Amino acid sequence: MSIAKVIVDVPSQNTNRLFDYGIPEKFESVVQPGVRIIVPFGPRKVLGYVISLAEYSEFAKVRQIEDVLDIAPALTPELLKIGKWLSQQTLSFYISCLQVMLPQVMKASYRKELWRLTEEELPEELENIFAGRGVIEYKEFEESNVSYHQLRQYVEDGWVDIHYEVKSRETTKTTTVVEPLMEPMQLEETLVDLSKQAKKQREIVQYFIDHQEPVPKKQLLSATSSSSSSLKPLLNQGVIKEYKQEVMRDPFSHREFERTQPFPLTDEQREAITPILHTLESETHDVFLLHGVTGSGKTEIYLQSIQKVLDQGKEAIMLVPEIALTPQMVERFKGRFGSKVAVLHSGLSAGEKYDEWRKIQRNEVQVVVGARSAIFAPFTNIGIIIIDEEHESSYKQEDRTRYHARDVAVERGKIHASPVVLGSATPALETYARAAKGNYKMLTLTKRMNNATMPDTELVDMRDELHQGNRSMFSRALLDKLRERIERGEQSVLFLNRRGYATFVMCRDCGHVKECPHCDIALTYHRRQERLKCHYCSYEEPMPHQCPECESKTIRYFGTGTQKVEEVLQELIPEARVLRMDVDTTRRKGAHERILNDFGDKKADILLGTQMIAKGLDFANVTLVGILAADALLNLPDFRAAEKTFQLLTQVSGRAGRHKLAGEVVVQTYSPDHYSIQLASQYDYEQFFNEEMKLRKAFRYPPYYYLTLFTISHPNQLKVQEVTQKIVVYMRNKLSEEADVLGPTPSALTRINNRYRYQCMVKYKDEPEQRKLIQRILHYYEDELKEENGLQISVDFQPYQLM
Ligand SMILES: Nc1ncnc2c1ncn2[C@@H]1O[C@H](COP(=O)(O)OP(=O)(O)OP(=O)(O)O)[C@@H](O)[C@H]1O
Ligand SMILES: [Zn+2]
Ligand SMILES: [Zn+2]
Repeated sequence: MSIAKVIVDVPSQNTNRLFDYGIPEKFESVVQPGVRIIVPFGPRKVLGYVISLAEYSEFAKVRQIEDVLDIAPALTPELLKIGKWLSQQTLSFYISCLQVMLPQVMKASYRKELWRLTEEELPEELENIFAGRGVIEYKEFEESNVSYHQLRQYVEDGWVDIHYEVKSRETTKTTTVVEPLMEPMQLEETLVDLSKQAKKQREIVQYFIDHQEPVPKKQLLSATSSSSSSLKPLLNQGVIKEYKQEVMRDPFSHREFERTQPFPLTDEQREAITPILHTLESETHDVFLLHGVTGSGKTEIYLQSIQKVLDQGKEAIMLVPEIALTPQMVERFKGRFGSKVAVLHSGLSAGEKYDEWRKIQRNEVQVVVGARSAIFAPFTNIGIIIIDEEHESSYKQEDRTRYHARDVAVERGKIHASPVVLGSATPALETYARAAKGNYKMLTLTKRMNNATMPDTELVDMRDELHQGNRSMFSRALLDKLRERIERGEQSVLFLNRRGYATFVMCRDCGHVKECPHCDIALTYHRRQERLKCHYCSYEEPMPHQCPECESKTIRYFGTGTQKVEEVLQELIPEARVLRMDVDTTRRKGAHERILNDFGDKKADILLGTQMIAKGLDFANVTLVGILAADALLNLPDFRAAEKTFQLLTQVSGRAGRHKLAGEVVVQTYSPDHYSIQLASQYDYEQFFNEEMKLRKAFRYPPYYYLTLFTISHPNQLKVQEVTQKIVVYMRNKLSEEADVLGPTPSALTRINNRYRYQCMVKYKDEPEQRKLIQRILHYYEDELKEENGLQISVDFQPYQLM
């Protein structure tokens, strides 16, 4: 009897290992590494992943696999390997690392169905269960005599497929298709026989003389401007037939993508792409940093590198930050590679994501464009992995499995012997430092396309504005320039940084700020409902009319939201047509795209938005970018605050003057002398790098030192302090002299959801024993960690969020 080595879905320290299970004979041909199964575990039944197979078990008694969920493995052998690596890197449970690589649908509870994929008569034993139906419950198959082995063959041969039914019909969709049953010659004869009055029928027949392929009914009816009733007689006469077919939900199917051709590269671009093409030819792994100013044609280099990979018969992963995954961005890839492209981003429904993932798994596409989790695309022959805007912190997952997509990319690149390209105008300091040292190969683009120059930047000191009597959030310079654009028929982009921006309620008399009673954080004012809400624990209360401290009636909303800016802007420039893009206006599906299309069609003079508009926008008519409060980020409790500010200012400025018209940028700030604001306005990345590196060195931060952040939480504050103290002492004793162990410190968000949070930060250069030590700590607290609402210890290697 053979044995499956299984990881079970019980995330805990002592189940974080392989368990042996026997494989019942009926499952023998389908149980293979990467397949998900159901196994008995204690008194329960749990999900498990088959990791490997063995002839024998060391254990006298093994329990049997109860059920098999996948006919084709959910995870490839390579991804199983990556999962293992990931769990070692992040000290997460193996099971969590396997789960993180799969679409949500495959983790949720679901019902399984078998779907008929063809109208043809199925092989007899299958047809016996289907009995003419298109969809049956998977159970019906399990109750039949058809073996798993046979079913797998039928799936491979394309007769049927297995579907996961999540919340009604989320996962799959069908459409009615019409197909001619006759050859063109016969159709011609039919046409002759049809009466002249049957105009619509004639048109339909003519349509199929011209097109022999099956066509969606809707499309046919609209092409021939006819209705279902005209199809009927033709169906009855056996001229055509109609049937239901599964459609992959293609979220961009309603769009026609104009196919684009590769541009002849500029000299600079050619010089940059050549080393990439060389590694592709020699099929070797290498990591490149493509450092190119905004608008320098990095994307074209990605496109042409991917083309080369496709020519080699291989596959490409293209990562783009979630907020840059705009329709405009997708269009550039779909435009070049058409239906070879799958797109994965959070705007898709669970079912849509699953469909896109399936296209990858079935080898129906060769390119995936997606946000962070697309790094786990189940391709088997990866030729290149590209990460655009590689400095973006959204590439780091912040909960559970705290992985960085960049690290996974490099690991997969090694396994597939293929290059990894990291692109950015403002690389992360870590990345640039590695390239400067020669660990990564540096490729540089210094010029903008179309001979465009970087826009001129004017820094406006908002303190001066105030002293001159301007109390509005718009400086006079910015207003003048906005009016100027409207007169000239040009467009402007206004950027308001919401992250770290004040949106709280404050009493003007006594300075009291309304805070969440559970989280020690200012409540956020929501205008529409006139309520205050906590963004951490979802606590809310009505907006107070007087200050709870001093009873003054001057308590009011401080800070500025995009909505407020829009109102003020309309007052100051009534003739301006303003489009607002923020979480509120883009909640509805497709809204994002509509706003951008409207702006592209010049239906507005000003696009006002948050982070969402910082990236990827490429509009020829935009000649002015205004940044309303450049310093909002500078004040976050984060050692990367200056770096983030520099990156954001550069990105936002990069939206102006990308084509023929020259661009201009106005930056409003209360700290115009800060080096990150100064150097961003001069587009001097290298100088910024040098300045920032000095500080990082002095304060022992990355990239000079690595960080490990422990966050310990518990409802009892004393308990948290005590545990954190113990961890600090333990690490201090065990690590080398070179390491700094800081703490215990209350986290910046000291209380979330009635749990106190303390942290311990380790700064180190090289501590090979560190992971082992941490594992020991986690083992030590094992029992307490298991308790619900008890102790929690999270460990973040290379943390990005320090709150
Ligand atoms: N070789 C080329 N010849 C002509 N036009 C080009 C060429 N390469 C790129 N372009 C065009 O130049 C513009 C800017 O290029 P692209 O958007 O690729 O730059 P980027 O470096 O990716 O910019 P960003 O980082 O700001 O998003 C685009 O409109 C693109 O189509
Ligand atoms: Zn007050
Ligand atoms: Zn709260």
